[in-house]
Amino acid sequence: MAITAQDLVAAAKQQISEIDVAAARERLTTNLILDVREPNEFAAGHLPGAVNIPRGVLEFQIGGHPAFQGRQQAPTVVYCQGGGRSALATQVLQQMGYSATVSMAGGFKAWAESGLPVE
Ligand SMILES: O=S(=O)([O-])[S-]
Repeated sequence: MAITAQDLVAAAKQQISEIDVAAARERLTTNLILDVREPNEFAAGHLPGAVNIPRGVLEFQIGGHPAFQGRQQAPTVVYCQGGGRSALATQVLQQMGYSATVSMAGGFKAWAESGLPVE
């Protein structure tokens, strides 16, 4: 039987760490903040200081991105719109050696709904 996107996300969440928006806010100035949404979503509003690398090109671009060069061990908060894409992205990043990477549960939607700052 084929598995669904929800199955993939649930499996990824078994293998990664998730933090809530309050914990993400505490990390805002000390961690790398990675937005894996599409450029149009990023342009419409994002976490302060976030870097945008869409999930579709993440594996190919992260190594060459200035924010991540030589910083594979840097604590990084990954987010998307609702927490699904970021869970999958975090799983892949961990496989690629970005070991201090966590996913923000609820994504940008939860962040904005909490009244936290947006750029
Ligand atoms: O961004 S998402 O969680 O809707 S895939």
